[in-house]
Amino acid sequence: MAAAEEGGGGMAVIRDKGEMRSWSRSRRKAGGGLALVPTMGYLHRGHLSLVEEAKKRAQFAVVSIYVNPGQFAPTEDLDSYPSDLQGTSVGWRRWGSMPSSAPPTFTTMGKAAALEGKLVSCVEDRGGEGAGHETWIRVERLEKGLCGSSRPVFFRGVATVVAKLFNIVEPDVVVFGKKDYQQWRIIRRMVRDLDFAIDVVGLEVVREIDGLAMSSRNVLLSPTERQQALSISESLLKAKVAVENGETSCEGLKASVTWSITQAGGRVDYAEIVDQENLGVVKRIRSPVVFCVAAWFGKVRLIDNVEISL
Ligand SMILES: Nc1ncnc2c1ncn2[C@@H]1O[C@H](COP(=O)(O)OP(=O)(O)OP(=O)(O)O)[C@@H](O)[C@H]1O
Ligand SMILES: CC(C)(CO)[C@@H](O)C(=O)[O-]
Ligand code: BAL
Repeated sequence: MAAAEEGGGGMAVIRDKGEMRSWSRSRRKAGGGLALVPTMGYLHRGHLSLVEEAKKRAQFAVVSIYVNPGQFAPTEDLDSYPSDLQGTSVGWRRWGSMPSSAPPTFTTMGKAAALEGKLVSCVEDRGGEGAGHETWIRVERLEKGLCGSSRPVFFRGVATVVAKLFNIVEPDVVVFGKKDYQQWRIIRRMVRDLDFAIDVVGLEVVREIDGLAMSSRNVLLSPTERQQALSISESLLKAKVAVENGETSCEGLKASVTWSITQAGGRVDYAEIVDQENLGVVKRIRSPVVFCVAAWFGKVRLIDNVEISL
């Protein structure tokens, strides 16, 4: 495994966790903060917004790329998850404008290596209690409901690998997207409960021009599914407008979003309106909420949400 190498466009690619830690420590010693953007690769403009924010908030920025088997149950899409790990600079090149200023990318191991069972002290047992890893972090209340209901090992896998990244990279700031709203709240809570001295920043959902939330999984949609998937953002936007016009009952709002997505050809996993802070289910909107949706289009499960603050 290479310790550190020069990737495309002059960015440093660090593959070894000891090397990563030394890199971070030497930069921090030199002064200036360090920001981390955790990702699973296959980079798109949503990720780019996080990187740009990271660069504003700290002198040094690190992007981690790791498709974490520990957050996928055996029935989930680890095998088909789009992967960039053969060439980490692909995403940077896709943006065209960035290469010279791209931050170091920390990639501990490829998905392929994980599947071959090569252990690099990551969360490599696909959610089971395998020999490779037996310590897990649970954020017990927030991990319930929404994505936690249909992805049984998802959030313990996320919390655990993110805590490991915190220990390896030792950032001052970490930047997440609010597209994964529950994930962002869970990480904020973990940081508070475990006293990590890290600021957790959440950024707005970046969308395609027609409104579809950017997602690495979008590339797996057929052209028809891609069109059908627009029903998520369109129906969420309508719900937001309805609330702004005085609607407060969640039942009708949820029924309407579910109907629109189903009519378009999707299958709703959940359409839920929850409190922005504690993610508790809300029946009548009286304070800031977030309307969260997960829906299937063919074999692809997408998530999206809108925050609605009265
Ligand atoms: N459209 C987006 N807008 C803002 N942030 C995003 C967007 N898509 C992903 N992110 C954020 O990027 C970070 C890394 O996410 P990840 O690499 O899993 O990409 P992803 O597009 O969310 O993948 P997928 O949706 O297929 O799971 C997360 O903090 C996630 O919330
Ligand atoms: C936070 C994360 C990198 C943990 O594997 C992943 O869940 C993601 O990309 O959102
Ligand atoms: N961004 C979420 C990663 C996952 O779906 O596993």
